[in-house]
Amino acid sequence: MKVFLCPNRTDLARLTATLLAEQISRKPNSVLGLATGRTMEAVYAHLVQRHREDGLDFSGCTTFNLDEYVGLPATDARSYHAYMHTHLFQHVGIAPDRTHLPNGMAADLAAEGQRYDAAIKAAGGIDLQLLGLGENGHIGFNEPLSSLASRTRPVVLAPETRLQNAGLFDGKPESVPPLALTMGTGTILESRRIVLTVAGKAKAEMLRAVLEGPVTAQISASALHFHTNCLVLADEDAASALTIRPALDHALKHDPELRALHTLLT
Ligand SMILES: N[C@@H]1[C@@H](O)[C@H](O)[C@@H](COP(=O)(O)O)O[C@@H]1O
Repeated sequence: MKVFLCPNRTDLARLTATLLAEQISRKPNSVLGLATGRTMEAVYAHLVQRHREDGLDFSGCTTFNLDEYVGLPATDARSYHAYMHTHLFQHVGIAPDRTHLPNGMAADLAAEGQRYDAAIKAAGGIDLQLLGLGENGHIGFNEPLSSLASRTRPVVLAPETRLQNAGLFDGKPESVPPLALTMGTGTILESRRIVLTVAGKAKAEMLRAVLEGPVTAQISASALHFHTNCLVLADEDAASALTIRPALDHALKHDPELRALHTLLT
């Protein structure tokens, strides 16, 4: 795992978008794993800008999102289908049949999870998976105690997740659906490359636990230590509780990959 710190949230979003844009330019038929949440809104805004201004071409890409609420149809503005349409898909000319999210309206949710994993496999696997971090350490909606080998499946959302996401509903945690479908931690770990993007003070203690604590099923993101090509990008607020800061600064001086990221920022 490599860690790169950005001075602020704006640079963090810009750098995350640059890494996705580079992936698409290098391999126009990339399979991208996409995430939702407030952190990603600015990332998608940068990608839309690059599509408009630099002709970044999404038409050959295939996308798979991490998760979706159970019981919200794609037409519901609070669904992740709607989020992706609003923030990215409608702006970048990607054919709807190339974009995939789990179907939270499926009659058989377990079967929908298996179908989703099979579809990822049939597409050749995910080249680059974008991840955000939940305040309880989840990736996707892999809540505490999710198996680190889990597959795409229905899950019960933790109370703190419903609280964290209440703002995207009517402010009340009980308005957030109790169930979701999520790519499993095991599914996520099969991606060829992973970028975890973390912003804000509210994530600082959890980022410290992820980077400096043990690998544990209580914190799904800690499983990323098992991945051989995982980059963690964080802003200064999210990095404010790290005690390994001197080691990170040392790595930044000497690691060619991290130095290259630094030049992308300037
Ligand atoms: N299911 C998503 C996660 O995939 C995402 O990482 C998290 C972070 O959200 P935010 O960026 O709003 O903090 O939000 C939701 O819970």
